[in-house]
Amino acid sequence: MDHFLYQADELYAEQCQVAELAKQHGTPLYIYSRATLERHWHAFDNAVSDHPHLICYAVKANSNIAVLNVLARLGSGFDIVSGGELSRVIEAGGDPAKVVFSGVGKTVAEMEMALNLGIYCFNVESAAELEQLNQVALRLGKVAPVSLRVNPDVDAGTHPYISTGLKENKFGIAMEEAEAIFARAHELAGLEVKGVDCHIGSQLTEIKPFLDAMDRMLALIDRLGSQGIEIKHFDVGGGLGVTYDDEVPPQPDVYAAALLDRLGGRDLKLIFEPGRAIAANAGIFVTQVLYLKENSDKRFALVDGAMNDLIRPSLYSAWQKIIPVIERAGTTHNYDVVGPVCETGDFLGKDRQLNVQAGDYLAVRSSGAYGFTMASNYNSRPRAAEVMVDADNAYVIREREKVAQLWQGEQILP
Ligand SMILES: Cc1ncc(COP(=O)(O)O)c(C=O)c1O
Ligand SMILES: N[C@@H](CCCC[NH3+])C(=O)O
Repeated sequence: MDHFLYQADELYAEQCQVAELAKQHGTPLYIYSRATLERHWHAFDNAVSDHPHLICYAVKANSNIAVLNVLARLGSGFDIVSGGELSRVIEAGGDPAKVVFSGVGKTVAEMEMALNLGIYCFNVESAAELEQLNQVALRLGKVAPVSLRVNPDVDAGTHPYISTGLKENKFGIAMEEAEAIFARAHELAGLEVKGVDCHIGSQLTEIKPFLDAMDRMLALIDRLGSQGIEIKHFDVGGGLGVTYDDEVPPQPDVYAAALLDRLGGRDLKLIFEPGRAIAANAGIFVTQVLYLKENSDKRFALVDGAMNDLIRPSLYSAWQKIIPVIERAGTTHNYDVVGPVCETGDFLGKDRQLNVQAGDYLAVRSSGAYGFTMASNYNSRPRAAEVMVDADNAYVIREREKVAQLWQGEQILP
């Protein structure tokens, strides 16, 4: 089972089934594997089994209700960043008492909702938010459980757009200010200080930045302890990377063992917020070749999936493997795989060696995280359908959007 977390998901091995599903449900199409989701969640949970912990799956990675429900049934907690995500967790049968609420811009309405539902903890990201939360809690006659997200100022070594733990990033409270803000939280009647939180970025493929951050956070926890502020949990955030190409990120057991080792004998519950590591390689995005096109120095495979469906390649120059669902024998050519959207940046992959013809299906791998959740209706394109494969069955877990739904709620002036 070496490196199982990052290898091809079950779906990928069953290519014929993928073609059948694409025929049946149309393309573009997201397909997820329940078995892979479950295995990945257990990989985290087992990695820390003996130590008090909570796995709070980061909903932003893939918030389909069926996906959340699969994880809720395993006993997962959830990391949310909006009232919308909280509603999804509840709708999916998730336990609000296992929810942590991250994010730099929580609104009063979102605070009220989370307090009324009794979430596990608010990960507070600024002094101003702390004061606001205190006010809201007092008004509702509640005490808000809080942890402060502290920015440890470490370089996660990942893409600048998904790096969050540097001083210049908008996230968290500066380490220099942390003690004073903890002291303030400690004295506010509407708050109860529970924990310390950090999250330094996403798609980390080395363990060192996690450990550097941990050392700084543990030193802070020790200082707070000596000031009489007892910290009960340490939320280490998410960010563990996956294999898109040839990266070999640490496995959850190696990652967890390293963190537990650093923890020493401290009596701290650990909270993990993995998103990508659970969902990315549990899903693929299937698209059909509409046309082949050639100009003097480029070949294009024009496909029916586009940046509005899967934006990672356009937004971060992210590389995701693209494979024909059914291989053809013969010569391959160098293609840019591009969608119908009117943007030069609309591509799923560049310079891919493929042997394809119009009508062929292509699978973009590792698309289970930050795929559908980042989709939009740009160019008035309806969003793709989502299907979950569960043993021998495949369930449509979200219907393809209909064109007529695209203007629902919009009105012409009288
Ligand atoms: C606060 C927080 N927690 C968890 C995650 C999940 O990250 P990942 O999908 O990299 O595990 C993110 C996203 O980067 C985040 O901002
Ligand atoms: N959306 C990003 C990850 C963002 C992580 C959220 N803090 C990606 O696709 O890689």
